Amino acid sequence: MTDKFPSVLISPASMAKVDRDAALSGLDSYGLMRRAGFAVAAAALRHYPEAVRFVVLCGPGNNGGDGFVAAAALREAGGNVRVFSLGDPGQLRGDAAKAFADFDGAVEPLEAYRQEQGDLVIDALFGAGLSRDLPPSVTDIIDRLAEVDVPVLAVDLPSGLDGATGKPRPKAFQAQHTVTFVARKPGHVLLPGRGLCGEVEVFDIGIPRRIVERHAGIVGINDLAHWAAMLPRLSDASHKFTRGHLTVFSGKASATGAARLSGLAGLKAGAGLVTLASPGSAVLVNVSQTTAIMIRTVDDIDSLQDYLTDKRMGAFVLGPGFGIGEKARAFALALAERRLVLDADGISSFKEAPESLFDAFASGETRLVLTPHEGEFARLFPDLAGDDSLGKVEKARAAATRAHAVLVYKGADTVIAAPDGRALVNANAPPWLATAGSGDVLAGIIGGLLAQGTAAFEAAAAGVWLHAKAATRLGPGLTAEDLASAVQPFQAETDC
Ligand SMILES: NC(=O)C1=CN([C@@H]2O[C@H](COP(=O)(O)OP(=O)(O)OC[C@H]3O[C@@H](n4cnc5c(N)ncnc54)[C@H](OP(=O)(O)O)[C@@H]3O)[C@@H](O)[C@H]2O)[C@H](O)CC1
Ligand SMILES: [K+]
Repeated sequence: MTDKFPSVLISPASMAKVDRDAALSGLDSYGLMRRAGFAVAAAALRHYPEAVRFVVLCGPGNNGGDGFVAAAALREAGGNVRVFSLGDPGQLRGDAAKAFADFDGAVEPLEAYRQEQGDLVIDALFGAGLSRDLPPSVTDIIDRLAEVDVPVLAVDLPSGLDGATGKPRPKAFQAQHTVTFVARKPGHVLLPGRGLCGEVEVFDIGIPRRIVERHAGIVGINDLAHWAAMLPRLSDASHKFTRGHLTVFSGKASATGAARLSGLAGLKAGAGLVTLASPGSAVLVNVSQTTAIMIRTVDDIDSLQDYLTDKRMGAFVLGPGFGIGEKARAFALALAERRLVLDADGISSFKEAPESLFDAFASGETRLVLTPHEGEFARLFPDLAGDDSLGKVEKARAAATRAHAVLVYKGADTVIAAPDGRALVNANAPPWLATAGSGDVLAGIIGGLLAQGTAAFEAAAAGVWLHAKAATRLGPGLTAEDLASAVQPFQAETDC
């Protein structure tokens, strides 16, 4: 097993192009299928040496072909193999037909399968070619297996899972292991797909790198390969002013904690200076609870304009605890020439007029980062949120393009997308990261990186990763205060 493309995600449609180009370049496509099937058989033997029966469920396409190769290999290895086919295997075409011809055991109809204790089910019904909802003959088996303790090893994808969107159509097998080929697909990392796949193993079946890279596109897994080289580096000449100035807007006296969490996280992420821009009525509360963070009174749009005359004020976080309404809208629009993380109430404030926000940041370099969770996303992009044909990656990409902003579409599978179509799916977040105030910390980290001059997409992607990394270091039971204090700048020596 060699995962040659650990940071890459290839959609099923792009994978079909990879296959086509591999065939055009003279590669033997049946050889690819045989290597895929052998990899499945090897994984079955490695993970389930105690299996009493290897039950291979074969579908009408090449996923089924992989299943027939695996079944033949398992028989040759002395396994007790039973094969069940969806439809008449005599109708198979191309490589799948060859694989069926090379399997010299009995094939029974899918409907005849009855699970038994000791079965390992090898699910080779549908993979990249799933094009519509599963038929009842397959959903029946999924329902039956959900009630018994029979492990499933999925070939390429658990059948029913859409490899592009990560959504079941309308159900999918619950696999313990998924063996996929060449590179992961979005469905392996997006939810709920990630949970349906179990442990994913990627096998190199011999398609040359140049062909894969031609179609790998601009969607990947969020890891350091995508941004580490773009992060700020401290040198002996660094001082607090060269490390940038982050301003976080505080809410009213009864809602100041969120902004302080953002400010502390920004400082921890490496910003040289952090100022809380606070309403006069909240200054005392803020002053009494901060030390390294500076406080400045910014009550209204005039005092904000005054503050902005200092051009060193380059990066801002607006939204955590700020309150929804006209003041948030006016402040965000006044910041249109600067780098801005708009979070929480800042996002919700534009529910009625999202275009005014998008237009303000439309020209020049991308400098707006929007960090919505699902509900906030629906406020700014109701049409995209309601379009069930789109997966989370497509939604985030379309929103980023429309908003001229980097989108951080939050969740356990946060997607970071840029207006130019680049997108990364985050996969290092532990479940205990979902806690009150966690989003405020994330906004602050991204703001801290923006303040240091990191480009918006890389700042957002690195911020999401560092946020999850800090939570992983802390372990379960963390609070947002713990999290903000635990943020560290990226360190290649310890974080890799
Ligand atoms: N390079 C690689 O990664 C390789 C992967 N391999 C394997 O090939 C499959 C993809 O094979 P493909 O034939 O394109 O697709 P599937 O086997 O997943 O399914 C296609 C057939 O299934 C029919 N279909 C689709 N959805 C349904 C449904 N809901 N109900 C019934 N039938 C369905 C579809 O019919 P159409 O009418 O839509 O044409 C096809 O008949 C990949 O996943 C890997 O496992 C290669 O083996 C090696 C190279
Ligand atoms: K499958």
